[in-house]
Amino acid sequence: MTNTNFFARIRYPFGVNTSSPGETPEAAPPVSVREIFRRFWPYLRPYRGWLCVVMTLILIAPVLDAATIWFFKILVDKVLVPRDFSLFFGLAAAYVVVTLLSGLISFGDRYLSTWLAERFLLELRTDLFRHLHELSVEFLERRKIGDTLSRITGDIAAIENLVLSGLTQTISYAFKIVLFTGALFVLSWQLAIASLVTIPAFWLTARFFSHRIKAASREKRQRTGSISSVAEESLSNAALVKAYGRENSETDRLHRENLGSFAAELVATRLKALFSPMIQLLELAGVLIIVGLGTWQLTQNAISLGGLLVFLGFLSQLYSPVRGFGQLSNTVFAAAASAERVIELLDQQPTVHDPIRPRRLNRARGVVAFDDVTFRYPHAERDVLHGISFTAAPGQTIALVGASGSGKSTTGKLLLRFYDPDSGAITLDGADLRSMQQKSVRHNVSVVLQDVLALDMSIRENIRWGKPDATDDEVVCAARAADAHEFITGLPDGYETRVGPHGRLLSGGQRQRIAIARAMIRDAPILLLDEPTVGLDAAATARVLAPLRRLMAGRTTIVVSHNLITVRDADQILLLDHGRIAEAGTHPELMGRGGRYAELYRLHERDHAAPDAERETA
Ligand SMILES: Nc1ncnc2c1ncn2[C@@H]1O[C@H](COP(=O)(O)OP(=O)(O)OP(=O)(O)O)[C@@H](O)[C@H]1O
Repeated sequence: MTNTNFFARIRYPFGVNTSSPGETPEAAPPVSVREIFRRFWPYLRPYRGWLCVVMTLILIAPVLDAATIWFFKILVDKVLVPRDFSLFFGLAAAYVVVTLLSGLISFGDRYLSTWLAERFLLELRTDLFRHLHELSVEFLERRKIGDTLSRITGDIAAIENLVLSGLTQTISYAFKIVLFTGALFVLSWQLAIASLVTIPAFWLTARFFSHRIKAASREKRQRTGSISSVAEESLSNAALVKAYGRENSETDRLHRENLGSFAAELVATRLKALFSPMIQLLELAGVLIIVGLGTWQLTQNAISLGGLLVFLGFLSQLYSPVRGFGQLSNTVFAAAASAERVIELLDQQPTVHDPIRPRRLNRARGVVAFDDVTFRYPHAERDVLHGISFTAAPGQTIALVGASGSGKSTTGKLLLRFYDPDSGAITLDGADLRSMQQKSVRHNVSVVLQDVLALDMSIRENIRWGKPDATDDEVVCAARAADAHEFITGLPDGYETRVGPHGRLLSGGQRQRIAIARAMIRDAPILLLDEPTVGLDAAATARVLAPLRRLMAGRTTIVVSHNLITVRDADQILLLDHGRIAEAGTHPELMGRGGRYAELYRLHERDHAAPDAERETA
């Protein structure tokens, strides 16, 4: 039980065990910081000019800080100690001017830095999203969607920390170290050398912690992806979870993943929390050494009181960037863990490519042919289609029937060129799909799938999705042809009604008619129907069949169906069996042959007598 683990961890919050419960998504391959810069610098290149401005502001700021501290020396040595007012007003004016300038510079720096960071995030995220859509459907379907989402959101933000904030901070820290070390040497070279004694200790401490923090950060990022995966999967299947009473086990699953993140976060926090006081201790040691030596120098008149105070001021300014460098390496490593995960996605290549000079097709006539097509899914062990051949003339309907898993939907996916066949060819109007631009192939095909896809937008927008430049009249026309106009106008907001996520605010039949309207408006010469009536009851099936017929009229249609009765008018029926065409012909031919099809049809006729009767009247 997960709680045992949980309490074990709560009881031993300072334990060193980093192994965590739950299953982490696979770790991305490690990438060097140099590689990360090589990969992500191009997103900043267009803003080089602005980046230079930010750098300049970042360099001016410490100079102003140094000036303010120097004014303090003058204040102590020339005003306070001699009790002389003559320089006071000039100094006060200088303080005000420098403070105003600092404020302006800090404003400009913060605003510009944020603008650059946000532009970087915007462009990288959009690019990654575009890239994901270019990848094969299969790649996305195989991945945990929640993990992919966390890469698009959190991981990309962490890269910005490295590539932009990390870069500007490194330059700022390096400049401050040079500037303040120089100032220390100007004030007293002996004290300066003494104060640098603690620097190697700083460096070693930072190194010790940074590797460990990197490992903990990587684990945490993976765990975050894993939490999103479980939450997304579980909540998107809420109906299934409820129906099977699995709420508790699903909550346990999320809890387990969260424990993993909990443990990883504790390890990272423990390391960071130890790092800070250690550094503070080193800082204190440095200051005490200087106060001791400085007091001795005061007695020798080797330094003025103002000089010593300002020396301590510069020293505190020096420790801050050195300390920053130590923490920066932690930020760098934490961000590297995220960059690895994003680069892994960016490096994925689509399995289906356009050729170098693709053929573009405006409107196909609609001759679809499969010629001896054999296909195996990537990573699968067996072929799912063997030697499939058929030809559909323009306007003809080809029905694919057969047992579940026989390869019907796969045939449709090949027609949409989601995959390429391993041997044989699929042609459209005589041209091999592989020689054509993928977009123009898909532009010629309308699809209505069993799992009706609806986006969480208005009905009007859902229909228009098929043809983005369609007018309102065209939308209404398509809805009428799909027998959807009546129910749409009956809804309180009519065409503006939002359909909810996955169209769940509509019934299955209504969703299907919206999908038909969307295919109507697209008006492609080829139509792919994958189980368009599955899950609908007899009455809903009957209501959908009439608009479907209108949609099919004049288009080459490939229809996949388990329901043999709905496809008996097809010009050719192909009965698939384990990826092979077992029987082919028209309904009367196949019935006359008395084979498997005839047997299956009779079984269906008995089971579907009622819907069939309704279909006749539809
Ligand atoms: N992405 C995939 N990766 C690997 N194998 C797959 C993939 N999709 C489907 N398959 C396998 O390919 C075979 C054919 O699947 P397909 O979906 O084409 O069958 P189908 O005839 O449409 O089945 P159904 O009628 O149940 O929808 C099945 O054995 C299935 O397990």
